[in-house]
Amino acid sequence: MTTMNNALEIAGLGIRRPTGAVLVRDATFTIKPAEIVLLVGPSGSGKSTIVKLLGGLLETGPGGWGVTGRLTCGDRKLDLESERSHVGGIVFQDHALFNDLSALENLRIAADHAGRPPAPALLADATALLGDIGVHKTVASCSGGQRQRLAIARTLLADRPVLLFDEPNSGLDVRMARRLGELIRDLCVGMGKPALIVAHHVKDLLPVADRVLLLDTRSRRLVEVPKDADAIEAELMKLDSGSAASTGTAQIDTAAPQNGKDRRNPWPSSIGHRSRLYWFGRYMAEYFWELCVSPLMLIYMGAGALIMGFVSMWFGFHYNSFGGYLKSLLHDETLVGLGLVQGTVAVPLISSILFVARNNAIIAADIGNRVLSSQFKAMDNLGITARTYIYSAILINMVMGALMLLVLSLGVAGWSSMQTWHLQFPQQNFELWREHFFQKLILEGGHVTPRMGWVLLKVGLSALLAGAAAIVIGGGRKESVLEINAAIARSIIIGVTLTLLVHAVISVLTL
Ligand SMILES: Nc1ncnc2c1ncn2[C@@H]1O[C@H](COP(=O)(O)OP(=O)(O)OP(=O)(O)O)[C@@H](O)[C@H]1O
Repeated sequence: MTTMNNALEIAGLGIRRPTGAVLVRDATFTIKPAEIVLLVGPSGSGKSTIVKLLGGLLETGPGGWGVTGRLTCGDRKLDLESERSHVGGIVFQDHALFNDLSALENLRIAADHAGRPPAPALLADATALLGDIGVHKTVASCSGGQRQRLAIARTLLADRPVLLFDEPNSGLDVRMARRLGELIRDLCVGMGKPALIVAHHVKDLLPVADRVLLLDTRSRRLVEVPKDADAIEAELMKLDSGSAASTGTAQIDTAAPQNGKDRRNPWPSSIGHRSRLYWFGRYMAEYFWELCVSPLMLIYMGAGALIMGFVSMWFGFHYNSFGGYLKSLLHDETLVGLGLVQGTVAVPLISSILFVARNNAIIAADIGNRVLSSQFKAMDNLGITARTYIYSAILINMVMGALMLLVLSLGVAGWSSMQTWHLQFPQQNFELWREHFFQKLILEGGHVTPRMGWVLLKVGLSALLAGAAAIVIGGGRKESVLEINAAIARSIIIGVTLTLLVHAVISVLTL
């Protein structure tokens, strides 16, 4: 086992909510290396807030949470009023695994952002929990217990000096919760790290705890209480906790390997090391597939262009009531005009709208889910520059994809126009169509006209603005799936509106 001998010392901790109400007053406590402390208190008393603070996730400063006090951990001494803690690695209640990455990638990304490659002993400790999980398993195919162990292993690989567990036993039955408690104890003792466990249901975790701290909602202070389940329950009742009985259904797999280092465990050798550029590329590839080239997307965009090419050509030559006479008289000019409108206005607009509507829904849903399932919080806690990877990959792919699919749409719409024209004028040859249709789009010598530059600008800009709007809308606070659904609808409406505006303004100004 790896060892680390840093005690966590908190002195004079005060926390105020953004509303100004005091949550914690003048709390002072120490957690020694390898010591496990349970943090209990009524619902809403501030336990998770303390975990977030220690994990560097509390938004402090103007308009946010107010924090005072000092933190010492090894040679780190922080003034909590002005500095973020970052000493704690959090195991989130809902695991917050990155479900677009495989089980192995969840560990790799944590190890690659830990600041230094994991020491062999740390790697062995963390992956000893995973012997029964295939390295290439998807997160979705892991059992509840396997996910819990993956989340613990991922936090261990981040190698923070303090381990923080936010209600790890919620939803577990007594046997499973005891098993989890033993697992946590083995890890903390073996690694010599202090651990703070937030727990509602203290009985199951009490046997592995060294001490219990109660967040007293009357005085707003942290007080140490005896390790006696009945006394703690009585205190919580006095504080009018209203804590609910467990109704959970999750399971922790009791077959989880213990601490023994299984020589056949493939995990340690699979972790390796990759650069940040690799992870950026990983997210670029993921979003390139999702936003630019997924087959359904290509079919949908192609169908839009096909219909647009047909409609503009078919109805373009049926606009007058003078039948064939005028049609043939105005043929060449009509073809030039249709080519111009189709190539610079109609197809770029329809292609942008289809692209933005589809992708804004995906982006808002994707980001919204990451917010709701605490994935961004987990990434922040693990030191992963998630927003940089994900947001820049999305925006780059939005612009690149919009331009790529514009070219595809122009090609398909042009072909469909040509075939439609040929249906109407079977006696004419295609050379005539080509000569007139592209007259205002392509110069002699094969270069496109400067107005096509404006077309690229409006398509690229509208995709960029729409993508940014979807990120902002998806990234807002989310407390339910319904809110994600509402965000999807909002991001489609705003994205399409922005697209219409950008196209209208640039078309009017430039054509
Ligand atoms: N982002 C926020 N903005 C404002 N207030 C918040 C925010 N998050 C939590 N709170 C409030 O801060 C208080 C402490 O919340 P916290 O989640 O820390 O409680 P808790 O003790 O962990 O509760 P539980 O045991 O029910 O999970 C609660 O009253 C809660 O309503």
